[in-house]
Amino acid sequence: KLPPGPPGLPIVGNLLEIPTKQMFLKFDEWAKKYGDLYTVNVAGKKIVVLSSAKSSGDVLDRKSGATSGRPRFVMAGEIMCHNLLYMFMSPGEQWRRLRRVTHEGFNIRACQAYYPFQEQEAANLVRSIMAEPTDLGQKLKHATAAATWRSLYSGPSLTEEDEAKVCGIDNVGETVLGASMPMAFLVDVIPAMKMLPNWMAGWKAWGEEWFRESGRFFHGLLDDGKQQKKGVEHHVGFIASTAPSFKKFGVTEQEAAWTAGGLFIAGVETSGATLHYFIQAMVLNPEVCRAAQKHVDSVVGNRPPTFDDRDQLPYVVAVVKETIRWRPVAALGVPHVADEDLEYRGYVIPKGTQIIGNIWSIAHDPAYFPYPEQFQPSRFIDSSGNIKEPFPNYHDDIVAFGAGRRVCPGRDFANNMLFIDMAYLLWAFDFELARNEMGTSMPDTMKFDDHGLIILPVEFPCVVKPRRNDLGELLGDM
Ligand code: HEM
Repeated sequence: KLPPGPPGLPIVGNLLEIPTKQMFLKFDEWAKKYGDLYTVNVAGKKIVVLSSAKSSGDVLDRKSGATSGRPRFVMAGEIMCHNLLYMFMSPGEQWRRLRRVTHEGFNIRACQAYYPFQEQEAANLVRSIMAEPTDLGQKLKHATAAATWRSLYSGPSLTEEDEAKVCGIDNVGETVLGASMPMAFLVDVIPAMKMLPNWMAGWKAWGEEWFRESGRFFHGLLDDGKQQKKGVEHHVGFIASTAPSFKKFGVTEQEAAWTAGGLFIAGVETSGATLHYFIQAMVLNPEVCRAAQKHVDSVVGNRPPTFDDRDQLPYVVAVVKETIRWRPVAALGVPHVADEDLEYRGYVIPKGTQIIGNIWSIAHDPAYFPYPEQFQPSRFIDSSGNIKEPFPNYHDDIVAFGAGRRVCPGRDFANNMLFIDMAYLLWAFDFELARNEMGTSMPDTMKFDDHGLIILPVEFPCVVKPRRNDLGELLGDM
């Protein structure tokens, strides 16, 4: 009674057809062939794939009470994090408490407290590119890391010691997200291997040591966050401002330390990679870049942009939306699991079945986004110049942040950061294709650096030139 899908082979099903890298492209190909609701069989394990705003909205949003489970992440979630990262948790009482406490610190109103951190780090990003316009991917990631760090732990600014911690936490993130990749560790294929004693399973001893070290690190950060009550002006970060809620929701020290660390891990690479795709889009679409720059100049002139300008900058908001539609970095989201048997369109999705919201295919659905590979921010603007909703009947417009009860809790924070960083970059720089002796060198936009849950652009050559002579002065002491 499951929806039909690619036929596959006996026993292994579709296993051998699924590439370990850029899996989303195979899922997109199948969506074109089998439609917006199909089942994949991975060696007997069934995965239902939802590839339209309608099917994802129906199943993950409207039936979210029954579709918010997570599969087991044995290595990443259980061994390395002792079930303390709620991204990997089943939706029980603990997950609800930790989501609630996150909501206190990251809801749309609370996120305003982080504007000064995000504005200052956007200015620092411009400074760092001005000083050396190379290695953009790393600089963009550093900018999102610094703004997220300060918003979580309320640092007035990053000291050298903090910089070392930012890198440390970033490495922690890369390691655990890497371990969550399907088939990164055999124990995720054969969970019984978890019972092996450490002396027989070096990977398990390593995972447990990683847990102890990361725990110490996260606890240290929590203590710093509690002490630094003041950030920029009177603004404080998540830890300091949410501390009373930790008590209210019965969140332990250990849970608080891992929740803050988990927010950092989930937020930095996603946002940094999105900014990198934005630059790729600007390089490849100079007319869009010029239109956006004209728009920014007409509103802010020679001073740097601020969040107060956002209402007058709908085209920049549309550029943010188009970037995360064009290149949704979590192309297949994070898998959900049916917590009970579900009926949908005459099929039955049994309890325990994995469900994937195929974000890439939804964001590239030509029914909603004609010529989906083209980068056209104007598709998010209505005839009166206001922002418009692409799926008014089915789904939240920002599919890139997932769906239902598991929808990304950092989406408002991320949208703010993307807006201010893009506004600053448009205000400050021109972006051009790099030239070599053969002419200009075009980046291959369908090549990705696959980090498991996240796809990054492959570094591409590009020339960045300041648009204003006195840029450093204009930034002042921001
Ligand atoms: C462009 C930036 C971002 C993108 C595209 C993104 C995307 C996503 C997606 C697709 C999911 C899975 C949702 C689902 O299961 O349906 C997710 C979950 C999550 N995101 Fe984000 N995210 C971004 C930034 C952030 C930021 C800045 C934070 C924190 C400050 C954050 C924290 C989280 C957490 C904690 C989860 C797990 C939620 C749960 O399992 O209950 N994300 N994100």
